[in-house]
Amino acid sequence: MASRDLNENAAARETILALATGPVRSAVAILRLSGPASRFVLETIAGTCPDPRRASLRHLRSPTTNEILDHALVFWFPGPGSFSGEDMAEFHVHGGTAVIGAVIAAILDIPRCRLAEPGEFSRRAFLAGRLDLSEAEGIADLVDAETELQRRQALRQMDGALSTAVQGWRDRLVDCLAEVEAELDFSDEGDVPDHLADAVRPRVAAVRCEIAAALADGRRGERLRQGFTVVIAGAPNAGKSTLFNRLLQREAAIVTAIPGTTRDVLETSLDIDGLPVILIDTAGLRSTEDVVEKEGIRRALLRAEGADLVLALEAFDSPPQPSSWAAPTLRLWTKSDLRQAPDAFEGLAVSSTAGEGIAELLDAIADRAREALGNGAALVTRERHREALVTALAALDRGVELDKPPELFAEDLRLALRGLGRVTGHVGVEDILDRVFSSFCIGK
Ligand SMILES: Nc1nc2c(ncn2[C@@H]2O[C@H](COP(=O)(O)OP(=O)(O)OP(=O)(O)O)[C@@H](O)[C@H]2O)c(=O)[nH]1
Ligand SMILES: [K+]
Ligand SMILES: [Mg+2]
Repeated sequence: MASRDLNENAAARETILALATGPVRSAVAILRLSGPASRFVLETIAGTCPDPRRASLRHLRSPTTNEILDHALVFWFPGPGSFSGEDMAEFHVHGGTAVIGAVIAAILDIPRCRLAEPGEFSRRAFLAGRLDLSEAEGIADLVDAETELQRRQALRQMDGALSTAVQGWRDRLVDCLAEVEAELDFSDEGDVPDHLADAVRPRVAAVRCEIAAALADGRRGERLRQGFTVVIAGAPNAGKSTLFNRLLQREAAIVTAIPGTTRDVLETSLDIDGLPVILIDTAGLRSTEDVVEKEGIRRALLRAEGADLVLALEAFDSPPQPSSWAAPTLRLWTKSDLRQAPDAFEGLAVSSTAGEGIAELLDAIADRAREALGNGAALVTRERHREALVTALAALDRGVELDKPPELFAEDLRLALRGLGRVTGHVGVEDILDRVFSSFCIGK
């Protein structure tokens, strides 16, 4: 892929530095550099520049005081074969805060070195043509992945699953466009052979069908990135917080025998069979004059409305609740150790204290989450992709209309190509780069 000539050359001349590992005390921390001064930084801090891509053990020194700062493994990754396409360096230092601070300060003392913005290494890799936009997003998702299925989906995207599909559609539409344009060039106005559009139209329709199929995925890719939200709702003392704690296997929420204990919305993520589930405990629902509790109830209802699944809890000792929710609902009869569910009860009986029904509940949540999130094989994983593909699809829909004059047909094909190009960042990227890369973590 050719490098992209955007107005980012000035920024590219600076050398950027970031702590690539987490900002916590650890055995080893990795400092990452990209830019033209990388080699000079290595020579200044580590004495000499090591062989390309080989680990070398060096004493790192402060260039101002010559004091030894750490013993570290250093790497030299010359461009253009590096991750970012620029010269790069890495320092694998001991992961103490003071060590990291001292080495960063020493590097920042060197002219034209500065701390990196979030996603700036990937942004430079994109601008150098080392990866396309959807592949870069795959990297960000891989770093953010918390469950097995999120990892699988991110890896597929980083490896170019979406890019390859989009590139295939682009190539076929470019061929179609070339044929239409060639005919237009060689014919007088009004004298374009009808057979041309007839020959090309079915091929365009086939691409159109494949894009429509990729979009008709129940938004599984986007939802897998975001997680499946499960809201625990019900009357005060129905046992919501006790169930929340039981599912999380820790005492995350306060439980007491006093109705109205929970006021805030408590939210934690849970990994069920590789599926990312966001479990939410809420305030018990009842009419009250207490302003704090009222606000808690308002938030509870709001979260339940937007949930992927509501667990509607009922207990023998709690007042009955509205039986219909806007979101899909699973009714739970709680405290089954104290009193069995009535025969007419349609739902699952659970006891958070005795453990009855908990495994079945987890299975039921997993089934619904799997249905909603898929298995990590969706192509479209972001609203950004969807918008671009919908634009392309709309243009193709117009294009394949019968009796369309070839000039207009060609224009629709061009619009569709633009839409596809936005997915991979081949066209019209200036306005989306900040939006895409600012959500990345520092050091990527
Ligand atoms: N025996 C038994 N007691 C339970 C069970 N679940 C909850 N309880 C008890 O019921 C009472 C209320 O439990 P909570 O979990 O605080 O109920 P809640 O729905 O979160 O209540 P609020 O936050 O006030 O709305 C506590 O005394 C719990 O110990 C259960 O499965 N079995
Ligand atoms: K309670
Ligand atoms: Mg509670």
